Amino acid sequence: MSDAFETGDATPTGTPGPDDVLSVRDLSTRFFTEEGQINAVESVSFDLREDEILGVVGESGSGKSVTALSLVDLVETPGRVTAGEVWYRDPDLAEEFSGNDGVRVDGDHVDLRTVPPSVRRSLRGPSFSVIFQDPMSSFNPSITVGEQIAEAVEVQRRARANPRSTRSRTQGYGLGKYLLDGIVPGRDYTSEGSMERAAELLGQVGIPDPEERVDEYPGQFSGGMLQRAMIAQALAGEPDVLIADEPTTALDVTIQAQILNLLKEIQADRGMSIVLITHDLGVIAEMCDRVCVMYAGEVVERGTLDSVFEDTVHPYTQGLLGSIPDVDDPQARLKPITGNVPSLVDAEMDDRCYFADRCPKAMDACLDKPPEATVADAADHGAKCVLADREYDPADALPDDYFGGSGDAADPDAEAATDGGDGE
Ligand SMILES: Nc1ncnc2c1ncn2[C@@H]1O[C@H](COP(=O)(O)OP(=O)(O)OP(=O)(O)O)[C@@H](O)[C@H]1O
Ligand code: NI
Repeated sequence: MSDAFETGDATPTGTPGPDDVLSVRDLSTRFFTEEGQINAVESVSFDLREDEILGVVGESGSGKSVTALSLVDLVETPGRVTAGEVWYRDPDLAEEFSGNDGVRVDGDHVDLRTVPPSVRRSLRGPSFSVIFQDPMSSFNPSITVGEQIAEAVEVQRRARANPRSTRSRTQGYGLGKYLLDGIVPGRDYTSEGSMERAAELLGQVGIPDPEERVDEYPGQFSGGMLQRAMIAQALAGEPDVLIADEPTTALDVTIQAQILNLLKEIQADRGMSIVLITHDLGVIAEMCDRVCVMYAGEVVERGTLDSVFEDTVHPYTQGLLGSIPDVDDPQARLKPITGNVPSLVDAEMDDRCYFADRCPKAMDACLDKPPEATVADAADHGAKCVLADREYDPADALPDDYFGGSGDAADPDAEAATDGGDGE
């Protein structure tokens, strides 16, 4: 894995470049369920550059959240990351582990999949933070919001004070876990200074009367306020990378816009990198520098915002874009493309383009799985589609009923899959 990063190729391969805060390579995550093996994330690769917002978009079930969880090692049983590399740029960590057998280090980057789990955990907060759609999942209902944010501040301060010591990081996290589990009452462990910082952070995310609200419990916050508090908690660690999974989906439009603006301001202020997961192409257009489009666990198109939105290659991306009238309208949401999201059960996955049965441009060539190809004249634009390097010729189209009834006979909506021809 020591080939140099190839610039000019849309598909990220090889080891990370100096501007990559995070370089993900061939990451795969499976769930081992009674129904069989579910290929939720399938060989996903991408680079997250310094100071950018990378959007991840796709229909429900396309693997966005599982990808996010895989990055921070939070996939729960019966799921497991089964393959891949997660290169994180951290010179201290790289130095700490260089020469350590079994840990892959490349310059300033460390493959987090090879470091001990305790070290991965210790990076959550000071290096990576995740904000989820449901803020209740991030807060313990029986500890005040202020204490929980203050605790994140403390973890960060300990990590900063002694960045090279894996031991201190791990202890920091361990304490945090106790607090979150409610085993140890927080008051004794959070200093006045970190409580003040917590109030300051709540103020920064637009919570009125933060000095009073630090002492309230999560249940006393409205949904929008708790979402803000969760952002404050995520920022408390001053992470390099913020992963925001549908951070505003549950909120009404006005608050949604406020929170997105807030995220954008904070990102610019602090020079963080953000992975922003959303259904909402309006949000992507508003916020992101580059985009990954996911389908059936794979990244099927990637590139700068302009290249993906304006020189769209993949008919799936076209479908997503075509399903909203105006990408500048922040209220626009993805409307479903005709047909169904494919089964991700390993045994039911055909070895062809997973979108072919819903694709208005499906051809013979789509019956073999297309590799990701760089789009002509656009070094940073790639698509897993035969149309990346050839024109569509209607003469090559598969017959309309080619996939008719196959595979999803048990599905009551199956007939929708056969009228995909008017998807454009
Ligand atoms: N706990 C689980 N057990 C089994 N399968 C799971 C589990 N969690 C996720 N999956 C599988 O992983 C696939 C991807 O799910 P994921 O939550 O990443 O989709 P998503 O793109 O985030 O969708 P949404 O937009 O609805 O949040 C799902 O279709 C499902 O099959
Ligand atoms: Ni999700």
